[in-house]
Amino acid sequence: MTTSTKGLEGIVATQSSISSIIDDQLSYVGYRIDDLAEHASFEEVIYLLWNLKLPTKAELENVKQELAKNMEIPEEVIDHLRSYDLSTVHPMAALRTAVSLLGLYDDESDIMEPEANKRKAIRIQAKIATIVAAFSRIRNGQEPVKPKADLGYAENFLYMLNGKEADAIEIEAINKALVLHADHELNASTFTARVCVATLSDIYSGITAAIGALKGPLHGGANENVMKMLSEIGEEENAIPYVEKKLANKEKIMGMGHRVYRNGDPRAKHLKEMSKQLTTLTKQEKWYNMSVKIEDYIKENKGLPANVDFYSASVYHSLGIDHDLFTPIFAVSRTSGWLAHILEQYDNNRLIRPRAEYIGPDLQDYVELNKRG
Ligand SMILES: CC(=O)SCCNC(=O)CCNC(=O)[C@H](O)C(C)(C)COP(=O)(O)OP(=O)(O)OC[C@H]1O[C@@H](n2cnc3c(N)ncnc32)[C@H](O)[C@@H]1OP(=O)(O)O
Ligand SMILES: O=C([O-])CC(=O)C(=O)O
Repeated sequence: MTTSTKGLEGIVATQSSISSIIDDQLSYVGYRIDDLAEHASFEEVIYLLWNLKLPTKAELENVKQELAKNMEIPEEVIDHLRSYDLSTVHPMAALRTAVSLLGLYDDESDIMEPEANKRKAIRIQAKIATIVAAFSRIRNGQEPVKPKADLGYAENFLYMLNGKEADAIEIEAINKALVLHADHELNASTFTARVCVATLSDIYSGITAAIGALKGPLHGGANENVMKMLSEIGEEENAIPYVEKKLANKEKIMGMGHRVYRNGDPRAKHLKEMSKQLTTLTKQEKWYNMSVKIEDYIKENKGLPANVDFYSASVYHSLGIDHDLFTPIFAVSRTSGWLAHILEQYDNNRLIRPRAEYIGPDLQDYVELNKRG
């Protein structure tokens, strides 16, 4: 057998028509991320990823209505969220459990026909934002807010989170963040989802597994840790000494580096621009200024670029969002990509089962218990 590649670096593990990263350029179904970030609504991107074409006006209206109509979550899921010890439960753990629980209240959860899978995809995408918002409100001692059928996805999420309709700039920021995080080829959580459903397990299992993979700090969990780092740094003048110390201790700087991008993550510049705008507007420029200092220093000294998680931290912070909700918001967006990949996997399935290069002891004779030293 050939030797293994640590972390499967550079291994092409599947074919996909959903998104691509070629020469540091990201596109969804061939549409450049820069164009989508500037012009598309999240619902348009959901449609694009699931249907491999941009929607017509009527198709977009339909997907918007379907999502809005399916946003409410079962009372049992809300009751379950109320039952957690909210002082210790991380919202990503709550989300993982709640999505799994949601599957128990979906009559079609184990029906594997393509049309049933598409209906479930809509329901999961619609409800995941509601779960995150409900968790946050319950944790803050507030009642969950029901979605409004006439609001768009980003708007509804903010409405359910804050209990009031959001400003245009907040909606624009969240919509853009959702568009930018929606899909990313065969990242770790998407691969996890595909491996799971390639056993012909159900969609809820695939999304639950993917949430677990996204939670880790080397993946989606990095955005929360970026804000933790910025908060520890506190003031701009502390940024470089802080980073130097981390590097001297061989610690990683969260939000920096990427397995695929070597010259920069094309999503980061959009979030950087948004961070500048929002931190200026909310008079919290120090978070942006500090981030720029760190980005420049790491680029110059380690040759590593900022990834999507780096500036999303100061964007969400300036929108007043709790830091541990940053990764759940990433999950809300990436659910659209996970679902697209799950549907694509079902469409042309083969069990995913690579090999391991064995590096343990040679064959040896079994030693009876009473003869072991
Ligand atoms: C949405 C996303 O998932 S984007 C990624 C989010 N994750 C992060 O931001 C966490 C911080 N970044 C990292 O840990 C890494 O850059 C990853 C996991 C994203 C990519 O990692 P890989 O391609 O596997 O690189 P790997 O971890 O092997 O690092 C290679 C070298 O670069 C260094 N390095 C990589 N990232 C960083 C970093 N953020 N800070 C400091 N050093 C780093 C490593 O220490 C290692 O150095 P060494 O060769 O001297 O030991
Ligand atoms: O592709 C990756 O490895 C990580 C990433 O940027 C993402 O999932 O958005």
